[in-house]
Amino acid sequence: MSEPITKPSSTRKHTALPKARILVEALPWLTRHHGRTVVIKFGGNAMVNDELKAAFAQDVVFLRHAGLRPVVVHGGGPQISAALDRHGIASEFKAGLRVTSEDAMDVVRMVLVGQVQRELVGLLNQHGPLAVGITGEDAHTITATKHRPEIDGQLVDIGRVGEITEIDTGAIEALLADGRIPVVSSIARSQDDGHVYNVNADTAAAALAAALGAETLMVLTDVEGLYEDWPHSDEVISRLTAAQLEQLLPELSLGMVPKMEGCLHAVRNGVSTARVIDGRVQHSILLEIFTDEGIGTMVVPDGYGLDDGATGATGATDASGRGDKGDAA
Ligand SMILES: Nc1ncnc2c1ncn2[C@@H]1O[C@H](COP(=O)(O)OP(=O)(O)O)[C@@H](O)[C@H]1O
Ligand SMILES: CC(=O)N[C@@H](CCC(=O)OP(=O)(O)O)C(=O)O
Repeated sequence: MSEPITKPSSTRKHTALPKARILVEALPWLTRHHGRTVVIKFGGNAMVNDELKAAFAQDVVFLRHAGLRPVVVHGGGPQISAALDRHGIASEFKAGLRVTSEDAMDVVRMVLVGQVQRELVGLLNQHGPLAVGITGEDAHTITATKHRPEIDGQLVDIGRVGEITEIDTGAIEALLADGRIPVVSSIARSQDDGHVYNVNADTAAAALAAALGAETLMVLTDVEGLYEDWPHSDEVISRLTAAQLEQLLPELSLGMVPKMEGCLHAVRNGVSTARVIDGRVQHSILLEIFTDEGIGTMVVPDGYGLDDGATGATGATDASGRGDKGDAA
């Protein structure tokens, strides 16, 4: 007996229309950004549960299939802390960076490369043979030297923490040219002493975004964006220039310091926009790009025509309606 022919009901046609509109509205943005590189930093604090991680992978693969060149740089701070705890190794942060002993360095590398990176590569590759994991050690991608931050006027030794001295984009460019999605762990090697170093993942993502000439740096974290008066208020700054951010930097604390320093570095070195968005929101990457108001904080270069304060709305408009220099090009 043959199957009856199913006709689309008028209700189904009706409910499908908004979806079609969303896709059509995204078309100009996708056309303008075709072939552009987007560096996406996935913070350890944003890797809250399996659904969120799976949605993150879907968003990244969506961008890749839409013709962009996503590069993922991942964190793993809480995961490292938990592993250090299990190994009975104490850990503390100074100037927003983990004081990393030699023993702790082994754990940092094991967790970032062997655990977090592998998991993300696995999730992305559920959608096809796309993701390839590398660390900053591979093909001299990230070279570092020992970092000694200045705290209260003194240079402080915080162990195996690296300060980036050089980025070689060769391996990442080759992967992108091959249609792959590089997934980068923020471990670096020093050419001077041969040691491996722990590099903050925000710093690594920003340096890679600048070196790759990326269009956008997107930083996914566990807050809605940069709060104006944290922790007293949860008023998110929706947009600010590099100069405005520079003024705010001394007031920032904890994990926001490397994040916002990274955003500043990126937009001062050729990246059109740097965004801090809430990774706890499912599909935050697509929402940031495609919704009218965007969902986080966007940093734009100086001289971008912002004459109306940190949350103003002049300049070219992107798919998120908040202006994006890349779209003006
Ligand atoms: N001005 C601010 N706005 C938002 N968050 C802030 C601010 N200052 C400090 N923070 C802290 O920074 C944290 C994000 O950094 P971090 O914990 O390193 O996240 P990730 O693992 O995503 O890199 C927030 O959870 C918050 O506690
Ligand atoms: C030097 C330094 O602090 N390195 C970080 C590297 C991981 C990281 O940055 O992870 P998140 O992005 O999740 O914070 C650390 O050891 O925690």
